[in-house]
Amino acid sequence: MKILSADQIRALDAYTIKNEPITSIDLMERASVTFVNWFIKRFKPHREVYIFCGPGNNGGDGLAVGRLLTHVQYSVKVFIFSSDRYSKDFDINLKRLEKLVTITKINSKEDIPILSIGGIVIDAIFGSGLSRPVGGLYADIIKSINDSKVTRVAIDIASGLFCDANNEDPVKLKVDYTFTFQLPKLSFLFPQNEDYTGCWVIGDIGLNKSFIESQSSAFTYVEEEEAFSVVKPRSKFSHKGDYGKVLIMAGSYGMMGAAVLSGKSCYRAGAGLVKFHSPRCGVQILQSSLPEAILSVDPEENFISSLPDISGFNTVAAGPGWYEGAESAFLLQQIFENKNINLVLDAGALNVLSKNKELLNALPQNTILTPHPGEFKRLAGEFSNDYSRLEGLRKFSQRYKCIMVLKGANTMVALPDGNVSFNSTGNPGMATAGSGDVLTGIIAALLAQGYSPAMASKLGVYLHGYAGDRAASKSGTASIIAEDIIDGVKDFYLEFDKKYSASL
Ligand SMILES: NC(=O)C1=CN([C@@H]2O[C@H](COP(=O)(O)OP(=O)(O)OC[C@H]3O[C@@H](n4cnc5c(N)ncnc54)[C@H](O)[C@@H]3O)[C@@H](O)[C@H]2O)[C@@H](O)CC1
Ligand SMILES: [K+]
Repeated sequence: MKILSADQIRALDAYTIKNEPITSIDLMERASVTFVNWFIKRFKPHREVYIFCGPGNNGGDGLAVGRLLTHVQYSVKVFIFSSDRYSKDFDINLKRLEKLVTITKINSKEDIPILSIGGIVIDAIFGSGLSRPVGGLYADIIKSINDSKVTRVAIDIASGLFCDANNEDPVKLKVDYTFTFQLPKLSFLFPQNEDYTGCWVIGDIGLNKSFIESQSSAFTYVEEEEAFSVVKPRSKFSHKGDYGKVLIMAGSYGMMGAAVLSGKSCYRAGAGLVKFHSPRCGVQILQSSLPEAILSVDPEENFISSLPDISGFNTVAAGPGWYEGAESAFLLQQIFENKNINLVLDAGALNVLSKNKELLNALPQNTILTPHPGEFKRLAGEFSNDYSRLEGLRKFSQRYKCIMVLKGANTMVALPDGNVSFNSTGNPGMATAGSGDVLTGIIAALLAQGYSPAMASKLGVYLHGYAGDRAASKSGTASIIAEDIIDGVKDFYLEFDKKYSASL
């Protein structure tokens, strides 16, 4: 799904009204009905509902929502503000609502209402048309709502949040839910906006699909349909050689578990063959934890010091559980000399790169790097906010022609062509030791099976999050361990076999 800018969204609204058999006021009605259908499923009518309506079309939505909720027996209190310019559709909806309920105009601070505990605030003050930080009376009301013990629901986007740009100003409405129209907004995907986004859902209001298709955007949001549509079904006549050979170079004394987790997830995600290159101390651990894997043994007891013969492997995964000394930098240098291999680097390998930045210039094209935020900071430096960090991620990927997988909620995958996808699966339970090792194994497995590095990254991240969500549905978010995520990989392929695989 594409993520469009505020300007593109405005153009999309205008195009829809011009080219589809729907007027602007009817489109607003459709949007409001969509919102109300969602709202009444979630909130029962016994709670007091306060609707705050700004002067534009977001406010117009609020007024229409007020009318629709009144019709289904919700008790609504509606507030508007003095303005010298209300939008046309605001005026029409104001007239429609005035016949049903008393509308209060807030002219000064003294008019700001006290909200009853347990009430619900519907925020229709500003939507995608916010053009500057919020000040004056609007700021006072936002602060007052933020201080109240109510549930807050934003229509389209919380007031004070820009769709696609940073707003340094602290005046923004904190919300529990955002019901947004048609497409996700870039700002929902950043950790810094968690309080101003809450749980967000998309309502399809029938904006013109071909216009959306025609728009160029560097940003996409990967959801179920797109992810499953690229999974390759297996041919009846295939054999293990068709699913690739992965060499995993992971683990050191005390950290062999990282290698085990990568290897297991690599097999679960469908690799044909997995071989570990292991320090001597890891031999027993690996052989007994993963009998399916074969082993090459490094001369060093406690860490990997040398590169085995990698001819015959189409994919190498390196870094989980790594010792981060000078030997590892030399090892990376040797790996990088093999330009025709798919490569995924994680954890220790990334830290070695951070300490030896000159090595970045030798990265084979389309190498996949999977840093968490701390590792990315060591690689690329610090950024003042999540928007500039996104730009930093894109620049890094473009500069070194590598694929950057920045892990976190809505993991970002930045490609050397400047495009970035945001992931839709996953949950906070996946913030657990070993979760990253599992992702490395999954991406390596997909690379080995012939997915392009870009596809392996995007699908791998989706699959990893999906597996984590399945794990959470079985054991609860906080108790997820990395092994559970590996188990969840089975559920992903089961779902594919049942629902999507044409061959079954
Ligand atoms: N245009 C359409 O076809 C549709 C629009 N919809 C709604 O319309 C919204 C966008 O409407 P608008 O473009 O009218 O924009 P908004 O309603 O978000 O706000 C624009 C108004 O607020 C003023 N404003 C902006 N920033 C301000 C600030 N910091 N302080 C004070 N005033 C400020 C502007 O001058 C303008 O009067 C969407 O978010 C959505 O809720 C929906 O009804 C769906 C259909
Ligand atoms: K809003």
